[in-house]
Amino acid sequence: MISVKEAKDLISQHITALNPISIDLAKASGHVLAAEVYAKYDIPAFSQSSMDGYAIKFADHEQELTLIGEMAAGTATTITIQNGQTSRIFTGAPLPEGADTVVMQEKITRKDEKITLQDSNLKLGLNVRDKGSEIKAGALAMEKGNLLSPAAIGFLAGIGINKVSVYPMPKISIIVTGKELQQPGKTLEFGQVYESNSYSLSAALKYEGIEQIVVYEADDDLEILKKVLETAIESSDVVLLTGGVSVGDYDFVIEAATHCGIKQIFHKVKQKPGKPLFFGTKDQKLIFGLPGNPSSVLSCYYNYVLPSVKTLSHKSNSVIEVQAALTHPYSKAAGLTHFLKGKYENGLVTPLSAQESYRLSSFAQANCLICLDEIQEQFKKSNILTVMILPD
Ligand SMILES: Nc1nc2c(c(=O)[nH]1)N[C@H]1C(S)=C(S)[C@@H](COP(=O)(O)OP(=O)(O)OC[C@H]3O[C@@H](n4cnc5c(N)ncnc54)[C@H](O)[C@@H]3O)O[C@H]1N2
Ligand code: MOO
Repeated sequence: MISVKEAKDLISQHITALNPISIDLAKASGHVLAAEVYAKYDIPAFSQSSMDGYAIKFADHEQELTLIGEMAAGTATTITIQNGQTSRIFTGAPLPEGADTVVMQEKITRKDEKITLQDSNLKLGLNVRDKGSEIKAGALAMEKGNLLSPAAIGFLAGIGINKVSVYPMPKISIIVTGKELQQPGKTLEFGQVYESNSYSLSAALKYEGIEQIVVYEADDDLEILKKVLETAIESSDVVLLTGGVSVGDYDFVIEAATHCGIKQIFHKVKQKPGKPLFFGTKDQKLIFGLPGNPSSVLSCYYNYVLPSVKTLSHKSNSVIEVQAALTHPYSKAAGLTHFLKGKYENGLVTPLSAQESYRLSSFAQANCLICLDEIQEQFKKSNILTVMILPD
């Protein structure tokens, strides 16, 4: 059996980011840019008023001006002002030819078509957004590797970009195995358990912005599992199996994986929960055999699957590790790294009750996983431990 660190290192040695694709900007939120974006145009594309008011020649500001027309936002035509003239102008409208300054409408007096200015702070260019002041045509608008946040998407749209090259989100198949599984909402017959693993995994993946998720159910039957696994590998970048990865007579994941040409990278990790974890690859595709217990599934997801999925999309891991002081003593046997469901607050961490891997009630309350060293047995109050903060 390998250690948690060895398992993580082996996984990262087998992952590279997916090939970039070109997508509509409107669908690019949450993706990482795979190529620099350059501005095609000067933005603003014309000198623009930032206020509702009057466009003037600054040199005329001390004299009475004659109103000769209007420039509204979106106007397709322009006008020209001569010395001693002004034009009505509105926020976002192009400056008329000849104007260089805008006076707010609150700072003038108007009598019919005659305008006098009362703005003691007026200066040349006031209330004008210069052409190209946001960005100049040909300038670098965004570096590659940038995460497309809502603001980044808005900025690119605002400079006229409608397609971007990004690292795609992986396509993911989830295969839940087990003939005991029943869908939530249906009546449980004797021996059945509600199927929850596809729910927790899909929810966690959707939370990361991954939308292409297909869920398959496979009975505890080798032939069925082989077929489902083959289909899943063909249509996805990552396959997550749950259950059937241990040593029972109906645990067929390892055999099905071999049949499908999956190269086993490791099986079994010195950890609790999630000891029978399997990881393999086929070409560039990643196959995780997650132990069936619901809590093992999620613990392995945050430790191994999530960082992998992030790397595929060229993103950094969203599970952050911090150091925290234990609020209660805790003991365990030596030999396995333990991941305890915990509550972290202000540098202190408390293990929750109900740590067994068949239970999710504590996970549902937890905001972190507490990492307990493989060898150490006794953990005293105030011991400083590594804590994985789970995404909100
Ligand atoms: N003799 C041994 N037995 C077991 C060992 C071992 O080392 N020697 N390891 C135990 C550990 S640890 C784990 S974890 C489990 C993992 O077993 P499998 O991956 O083969 O999982 P299953 O047996 O199929 O299921 C385990 C458990 O989880 C429930 N389950 C499965 N799928 C779902 C689902 N989609 N939703 C909800 N619950 C699910 C299933 O009913 C079982 O109760 O093996 C131990 N045994
Ligand atoms: O490792 Mo298992 O996941 O303890 O129940």
